[in-house]
Amino acid sequence: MKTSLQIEDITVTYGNFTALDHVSLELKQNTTLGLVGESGSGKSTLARVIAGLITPDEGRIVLDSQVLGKRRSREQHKMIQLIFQNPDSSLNPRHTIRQILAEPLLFHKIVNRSQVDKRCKELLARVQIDENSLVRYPHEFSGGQLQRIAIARALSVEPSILIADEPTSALDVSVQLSILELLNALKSELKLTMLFISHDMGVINAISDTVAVMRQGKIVEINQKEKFFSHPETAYSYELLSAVPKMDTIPSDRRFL
Ligand SMILES: Nc1ncnc2c1ncn2[C@@H]1O[C@H](COP(=O)(O)OP(=O)(O)OP(=O)(O)O)[C@@H](O)[C@H]1O
Repeated sequence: MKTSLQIEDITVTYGNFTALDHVSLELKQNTTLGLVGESGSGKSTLARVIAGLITPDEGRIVLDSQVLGKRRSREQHKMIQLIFQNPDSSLNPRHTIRQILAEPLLFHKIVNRSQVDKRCKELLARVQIDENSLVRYPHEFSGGQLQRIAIARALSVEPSILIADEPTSALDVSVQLSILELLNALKSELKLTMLFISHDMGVINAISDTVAVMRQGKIVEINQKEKFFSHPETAYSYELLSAVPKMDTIPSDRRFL
């Protein structure tokens, strides 16, 4: 199974501005890499490069031993799925949940038409959403439920790599926690490899095996999670961690640190 991803020397420029500057990272099979860094450091740009939505000026992405070229095959596209901060803007409001889940299933020929309903119900069960929801529309769900449906859609094509770009930032704290638990469970169950982007160090601590720190388009530290939180290697990482509120100011249901 293709589950390890190499990001090699990626550079992306927007006009004269260098958003990613020779970025190299490895996503190891069945692990979660947490990506942190201040706003504008290039995290979402990197997510988009990995997902094939932006072509880098330099560098390459290698999935297993296959270089992912400018034009990815359908198979290569489905291997890497992305979930975003605001599921309500990534799910078509005019489509029922059934239509939303059926589209990628049929496009990628995961199942045939006669099997679609069964598979849609299985996908909803996997993210703990009632199967009767198939006939409903996105506006009928809460933010946390919509994020679960977006996760179900991403999983529908059986990807090996899931990129989550601030997937919990728009959610209430208790809902954030339940989404993190779901993603952790899915990672184990489906042997997923994940890149998880967040500003929130508590969230990063809860979900990551390894942490990478970006600053001004460069990776400035890659470390095991425990080492990153106990002995960060750079002054910048230390600064990011120092900005986290002290334990006694954090509500008990939010104490990941
Ligand atoms: N299409 C674009 N055209 C020009 N500049 C862009 C474009 N997209 C992003 N940028 C710039 O590139 C830099 C990196 O943006 P990016 O969204 O990747 O950062 P980020 O670390 O994800 O930020 P945030 O945490 O705020 O989402 C920013 O300075 C941003 O303004």
